[in-house]
Amino acid sequence: MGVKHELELPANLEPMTRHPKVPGPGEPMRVHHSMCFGCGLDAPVGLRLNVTAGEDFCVTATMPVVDWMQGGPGVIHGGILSAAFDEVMGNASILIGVPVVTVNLEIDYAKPIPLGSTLRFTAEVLGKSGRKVYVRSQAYLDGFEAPVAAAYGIFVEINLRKHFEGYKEGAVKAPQG
Ligand SMILES: CCCCCCCC/C=C\CCCCCCCC(=O)SCCNC(=O)CCNC(=O)[C@H](O)C(C)(C)COP(=O)(O)OP(=O)(O)OC[C@H]1O[C@@H](n2cnc3c(N)ncnc32)[C@H](O)[C@@H]1OP(=O)(O)O
Repeated sequence: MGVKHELELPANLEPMTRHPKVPGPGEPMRVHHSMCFGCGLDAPVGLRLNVTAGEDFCVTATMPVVDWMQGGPGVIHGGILSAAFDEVMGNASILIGVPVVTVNLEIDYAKPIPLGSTLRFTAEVLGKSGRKVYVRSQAYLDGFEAPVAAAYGIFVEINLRKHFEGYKEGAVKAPQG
């Protein structure tokens, strides 16, 4: 079975506009948090994804599949791929100028993805309804025309300050024991 799902979108999607202050097509998206597992450069371990803004509500990213990402012998762990989709789709949401967190993720794993390969991601915001943002993403490998994996995500708009209030900044730095 290949990529199977279609996300059911609500009928009441609202018109969206691209936020005027987000990077232009071809420009890198900003790291939203330096310690983020998905994109942060100070995270002790992480994907360090470079996401690039595309046209309209689209982004792209590439990810080398390296040894520590291994799940089954010689192939990527499904959770790592899921984290990459989460990050790429979250970045797509930024294009409409909305701070979001993930509430729902669905992944189709269509092919095993070998260590040493490079995944290419595309993601696009499909629509917004109230606080909910609907996003789709696909992952490609050289040599395969169809996506090797795909994801749908529902993200929910948050008040950034309130949402993270009370959580420790960079818990890895908290006193041990
Ligand atoms: C890693 C952190 C990154 C942070 C980034 C900060 C901002 C930067 C900007 C952009 C970043 C882009 C890059 C990031 C990429 C990575 C993102 C992640 O991995 S985030 C971590 C995992 N996710 C959580 O930890 C959420 C945990 N959940 C919650 O805290 C709450 O559920 C919250 C605040 C999201 C919503 O709770 P309520 O009480 O405010 O609101 P209620 O009414 O429950 O939900 C709002 C709407 O969402 C629907 N909803 C809620 N859960 C749903 C679900 N599971 N499936 C479908 N819909 C759901 C509800 O039905 C409701 O819809 P109706 O407005 O009534 O139409």
